[in-house]
Amino acid sequence: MTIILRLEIHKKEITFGEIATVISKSGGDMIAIDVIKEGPEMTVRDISVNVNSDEKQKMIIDSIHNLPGVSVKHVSDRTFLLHLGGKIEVKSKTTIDNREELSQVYTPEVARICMAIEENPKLAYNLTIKKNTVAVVSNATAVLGLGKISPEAAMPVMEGKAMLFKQFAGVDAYPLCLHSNDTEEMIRIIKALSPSFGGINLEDIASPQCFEIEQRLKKELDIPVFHDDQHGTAIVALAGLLNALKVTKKRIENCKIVVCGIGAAGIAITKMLLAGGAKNVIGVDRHGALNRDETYDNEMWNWYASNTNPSNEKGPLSSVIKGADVFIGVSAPNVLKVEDVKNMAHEPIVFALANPNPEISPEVAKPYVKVMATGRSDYPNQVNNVLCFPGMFRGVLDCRASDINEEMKLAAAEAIASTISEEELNEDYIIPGVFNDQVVPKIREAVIKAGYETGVAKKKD
Ligand SMILES: NC(=O)c1ccc[n+]([C@@H]2O[C@H](COP(=O)([O-])OP(=O)(O)OC[C@H]3O[C@@H](n4cnc5c(N)ncnc54)[C@H](O)[C@@H]3O)[C@@H](O)[C@H]2O)c1
Ligand SMILES: O=C(O)C[C@H](O)C(=O)O
Ligand SMILES: [Mg+2]
Repeated sequence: MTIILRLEIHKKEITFGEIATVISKSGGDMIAIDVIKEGPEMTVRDISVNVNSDEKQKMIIDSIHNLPGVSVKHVSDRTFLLHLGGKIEVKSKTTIDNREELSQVYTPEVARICMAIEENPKLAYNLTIKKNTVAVVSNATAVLGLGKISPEAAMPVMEGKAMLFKQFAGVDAYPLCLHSNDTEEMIRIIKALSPSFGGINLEDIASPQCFEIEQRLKKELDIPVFHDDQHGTAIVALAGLLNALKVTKKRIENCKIVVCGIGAAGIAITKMLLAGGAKNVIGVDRHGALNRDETYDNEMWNWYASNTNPSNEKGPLSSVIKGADVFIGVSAPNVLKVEDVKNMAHEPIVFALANPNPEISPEVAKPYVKVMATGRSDYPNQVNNVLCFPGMFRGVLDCRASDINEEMKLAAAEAIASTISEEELNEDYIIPGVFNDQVVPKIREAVIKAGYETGVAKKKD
């Protein structure tokens, strides 16, 4: 993180060099200096400092406090500054400069537009924002790795998602954090909101509630509904795995794949792996491998146990990981031990995707694995759903799809994988970067093609 320290420095008592030395000795990396006020005896400067922990930040401030002739006037955090007033805004496409324009955009003339849509509801796509607008809806019950937080506290994540939609795919996304934990109420609210939107992106809703909400909305709405943490993650994970398997020259159908954390992301990843040809997937949650000798309260886990784990393996992660070719974690930090990695098959693939702290740190695992991926941007191979949702919604909005089906999801995964050529592919580059400008157009094209082939794309031209 970057903090900005506003310092009042009395030049006769201390030099800037002395202050810089103290900052550096306390573990800070000075990246910018701005002069705020300059006088003969006193100067005020804003010093931007990169620090990697709250403890280091405290150490820096404490050590400046101990110096003579300098006082810390203010400490701000660049990330907090970036969030002041929120991160997005609504902008009009035209201005209203005179009475005539006022009567066109608003009453009385706007009534003619209303009546045209009233007579032909499809015109909502031509004459309103529906065509390009997605609702990003959360009830804040599984936010990143933070778990359940308040809907207000989840807004920065949803605003961030809206920024990504706009920047990468030109989609107008609106963050909506709902104060509701009730499945039926959530479904009712989202259905009631749907006329304004061309698609619904569900975000950070805990399992198993997320399954019911998504399934019901998919059935009851005629616009695409996509739970990002399930399907976005699954699509990107499959894309990464397809390329990782090329690096290790293994075939998905011959691999033993252990998925850890059988929640929203873990179940969706497993379904995609099965759709992508995997035959031996074993799911592990807190109590060990999901198997057919148990009956679970969670209906999805009973489905899971019946459709995976062909040898009905039992026991903790440390036992089922033995001989596995692939580990995919969407569970919690530090769940995978280095001993477990050593017990995996030759040239193992480890995707430790828990945010913000992975199941095993890359520093620890890398010596023993062939391909390592995390959900983070500060290591190679970032498997994060941001690679998928902008292109996915660009595609479904452009072909006016009524649904996002399995074929479209598989097509999106293959499209992401295909952005890396055979020559470029290596163990530290299995998945394109977030700023790779081929990703969105490739997903869009693949999703539209699959949408028309499967009859869900409704736009005729
Ligand atoms: N990289 C990405 O793009 C991406 C996308 C989605 C989710 N995630 C991360 O994956 C994690 C799970 O997200 P989710 O939305 O599926 O949450 P979720 O709450 O639906 O599921 C998490 C599952 O992990 C299990 N779990 C927790 N601790 C465990 C442990 N010690 N051992 C085994 N299982 C354990 C829980 O019981 C639960 O079933 C979070 O850290 C989230 O940030 C990453
Ligand atoms: O938001 C992210 O970075 C990924 C994902 O949606 C998550 O919930 O962890
Ligand atoms: Mg999420």
